[in-house]
Amino acid sequence: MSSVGLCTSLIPEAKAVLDLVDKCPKHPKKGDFPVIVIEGLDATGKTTVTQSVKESLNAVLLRSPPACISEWRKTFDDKPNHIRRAFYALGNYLVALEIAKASIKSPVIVDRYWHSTAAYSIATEISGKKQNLPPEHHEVYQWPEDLLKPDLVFLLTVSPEERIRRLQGRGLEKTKEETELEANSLFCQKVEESYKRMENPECQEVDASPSREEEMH
Ligand SMILES: Nc1ncnc2c1ncn2[C@@H]1O[C@H](COP(=O)(O)OP(=O)(O)OP(=O)(O)O)[C@@H](O)[C@H]1O
Ligand SMILES: Nc1ccn([C@H]2C[C@H](O)[C@@H](COP(=O)(O)O)O2)c(=O)n1
Repeated sequence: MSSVGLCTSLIPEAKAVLDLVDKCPKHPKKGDFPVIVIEGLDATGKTTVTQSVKESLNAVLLRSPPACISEWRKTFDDKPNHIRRAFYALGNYLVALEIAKASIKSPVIVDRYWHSTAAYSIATEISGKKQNLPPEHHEVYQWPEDLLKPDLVFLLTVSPEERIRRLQGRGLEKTKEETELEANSLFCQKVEESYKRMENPECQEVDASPSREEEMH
């Protein structure tokens, strides 16, 4: 909260985000329906899986950061890391409110939530190899006490080779080499390892390599 709060004079959008957060009831409670979060690196299949689970469970699909602040995402993505991360962290508290409301009436599926903010922050802050990450059970892997907890968190994983295929299949303007570097980078390894160290709730790892056809059976 403080990073975004301190920069309201320099970033007008920060005031708009904080105004929204101020209006939020504190500590919203989950309803009786299950809340399932899908996490994972880019192109592991989160959008595909969340859409399909939404349809099969007749669930409400939410994402973090939520639509109410997505117009300011680009602004914060261009800011220094600590400000950018504060934006995503606040976004999770806004999604918590949406989860609380929706889970009274139906199952809820969430595309990214706190674990993404934490895992990407840790991987950004820790330089060098995966072994430099804080040890297991460190406080950085713990869920914030004041944030609504989901019932289940699934971590989608695919091999670096399959992720390259999926990144390329999306046809983004990247060379093969750039895509390969991205998929194999130390950064991705650190993000994924951080996800795996998250606790209370922990991430249940799901091998998301099977093709969509195979997944149907
Ligand atoms: N099981 C699968 N087999 C093959 N291709 C898949 C599978 N699931 C998804 N894809 C394809 O891989 C690409 C990435 O999938 P998707 O957009 O669902 O990933 P994502 O995790 O939501 O990515 P991002 O976080 O970047 O939004 C898409 O082109 C999608 O069609
Ligand atoms: N709750 C969230 C959601 C996203 N992020 C960050 C992590 C990545 O830098 C990026 C990925 O988003 P996507 O491309 O899947 O829309 O956004 C986060 O920190 N916390």
